[in-house]
Amino acid sequence: MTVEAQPVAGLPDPTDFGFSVVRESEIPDELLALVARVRDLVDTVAHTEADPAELREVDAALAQVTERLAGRRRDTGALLLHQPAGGPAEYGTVTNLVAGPTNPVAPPLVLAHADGGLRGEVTLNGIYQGPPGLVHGGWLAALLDQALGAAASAAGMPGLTANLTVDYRRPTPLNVPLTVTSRVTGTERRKVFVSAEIRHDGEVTAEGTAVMVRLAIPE
Ligand SMILES: CCCCCCCCCC(=O)SCCNC(=O)CCNC(=O)[C@H](O)C(C)(C)COP(=O)(O)OP(=O)(O)OC[C@H]1O[C@@H](n2cnc3c(N)ncnc32)[C@H](O)[C@@H]1OP(=O)(O)O
Repeated sequence: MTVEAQPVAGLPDPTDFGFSVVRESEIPDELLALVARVRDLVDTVAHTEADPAELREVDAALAQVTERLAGRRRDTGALLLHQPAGGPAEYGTVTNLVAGPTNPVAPPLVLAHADGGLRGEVTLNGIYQGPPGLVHGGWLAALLDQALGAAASAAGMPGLTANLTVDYRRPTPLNVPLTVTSRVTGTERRKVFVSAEIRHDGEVTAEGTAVMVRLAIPE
């Protein structure tokens, strides 16, 4: 396979296609604090053994809070613009399941340029559990998919995952820092070949490869 990663000179402006775009700096700290609070709440609710009367009260209180916030709702497809210094603009969805800053279910995974690809750290709590004490395999696939897609995007070649292959090498524990790495390994016409790993204590617990198919941009 030949590596001929040629960043696209100019990607189209998503607003021309009807998407709303949010800059990272436009997300208020207060919303990020609320997201962190709800993330804690999800973990707490998942594990609570509170008695039914207390649960009814909390449920009613949360119903009020939900109604209070529901009045002003962002478009589900809103894009987040990340503009790394010296690199191409990168777009992801604001509520991306793995990396969206406003999604309380997202761990979140924050990836930065490193060693010709991307690298980030993430810790997954009990809500990402599959087997006892271990991360759910579907979530590991989601982390890898995100890292793989982000690697293509960071190289100026955003696309959709056409094919994803995951190998689970070792059990991946909850509640410990995991390192996620990814990179482009080759291109062929619209196909971008990418690979990624998840490590705990330096040991690979899961690895994946994908074929990302670059967006077919209308002329
Ligand atoms: C910073 C932001 C980072 C954001 C990261 C996001 C990460 C998350 C990424 C995702 O999860 S994306 C969501 C899951 N994926 C999808 O929903 C994709 C669904 N599939 C499709 O929409 C289409 O099948 C697809 C766009 C992938 C391809 O359709 P096209 O009609 O545009 O392409 P076409 O079928 O002409 O194929 C183009 C090339 O890709 C190849 N290809 C297509 N499907 C393939 C496949 N499954 N496996 C391998 N190669 C494939 C195809 O053979 C061909 O190769 P050649 O150039 O060599 O002829």
